[in-house]
Amino acid sequence: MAMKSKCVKVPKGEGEKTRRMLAASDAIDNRLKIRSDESYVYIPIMPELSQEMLTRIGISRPIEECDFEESERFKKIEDIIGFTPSFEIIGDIAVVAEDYGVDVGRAIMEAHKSVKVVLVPTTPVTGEFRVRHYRVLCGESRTTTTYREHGFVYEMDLNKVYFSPRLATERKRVIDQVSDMELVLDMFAGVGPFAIPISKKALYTIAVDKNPDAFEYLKRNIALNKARRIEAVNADAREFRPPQPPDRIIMNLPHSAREFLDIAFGLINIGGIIHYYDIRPEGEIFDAVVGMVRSKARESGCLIEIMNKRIVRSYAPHEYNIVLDIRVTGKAGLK
Ligand SMILES: C[S@@+](CC[C@H](N)C(=O)[O-])C[C@H]1O[C@@H](n2cnc3c(N)ncnc32)[C@H](O)[C@@H]1O
Repeated sequence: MAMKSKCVKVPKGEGEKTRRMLAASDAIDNRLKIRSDESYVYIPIMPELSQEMLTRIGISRPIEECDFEESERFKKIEDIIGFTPSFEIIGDIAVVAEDYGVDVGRAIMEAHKSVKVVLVPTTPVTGEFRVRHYRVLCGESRTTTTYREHGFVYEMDLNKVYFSPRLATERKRVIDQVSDMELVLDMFAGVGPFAIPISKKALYTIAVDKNPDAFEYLKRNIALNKARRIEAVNADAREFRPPQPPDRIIMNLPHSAREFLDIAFGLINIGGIIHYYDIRPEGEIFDAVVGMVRSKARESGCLIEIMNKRIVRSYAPHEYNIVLDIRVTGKAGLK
């Protein structure tokens, strides 16, 4: 059956080189067959790939749309085991939502050829560093992987650091807002998926994380992505003080970011923006949290404007991960 897909169209002589560049960034939609005519090769690409991301990969062709045949090599998991298990893919690791058994792990690997390891969580995301532990269900015996997002690459050990690919759209939303004269502080940076792309746009970026393992991966990922004008800091965000008031602060520690709001309000420049994340119950999503933020702002002597409030994703049954974009419009005693 033919399917419409985004694609890159290149002259035949450039086909293999382009295919390799796209494959290195996991950007090819392998569910569809690459096709060609007399003059051109048409390579189907992943739906989320934007023109900007394509340019970052090094390909200066416009994204087009064409019909493609489905690849025979692509077998759906339902065809193998009769149901669709819940799992997410981080780099070449699939993480299943529950302990389905080895047959499910093998089916995931068969349907997703790039998956080399299937992990089952043995703990919830827990503790100050928001880390989760895993057991290998099948495949290679490791928890380290390399993940690509928005044209950047991140190494990580899932047993030692927090990471969620489900925040990719939210990260892009924030990254897109950054302009070139900003000092940005990421208070809870993890392995760098907000801070590293931001560093390519901002004047200077400071990425803080208290987890020594996250800090090591953060430094490694800064180097891997050749990021400049960025500094990794292994510190408690409550104690760290940037050299100047930041124009933007990212507070992506949803379970306890509220305990750091006084610090963020104290640090932020007038006119600056705070991206504040929280976990909220269904039926009471925004009112109480907006009230809490306003009262913390008042206590810190800040005048604020809540520019935007949105649900980022569902977090657990009847719970949502939300974000507020808060602009500080004035501070007591300052103009
Ligand atoms: C939910 S994760 C977010 C990571 C990253 N922003 C991302 O999108 O992947 C929160 C991070 O905050 C770090 N953290 C927790 N408490 C902290 C503190 N007091 N100061 C600095 N970092 C902290 C954790 O180690 C963890 O890496």
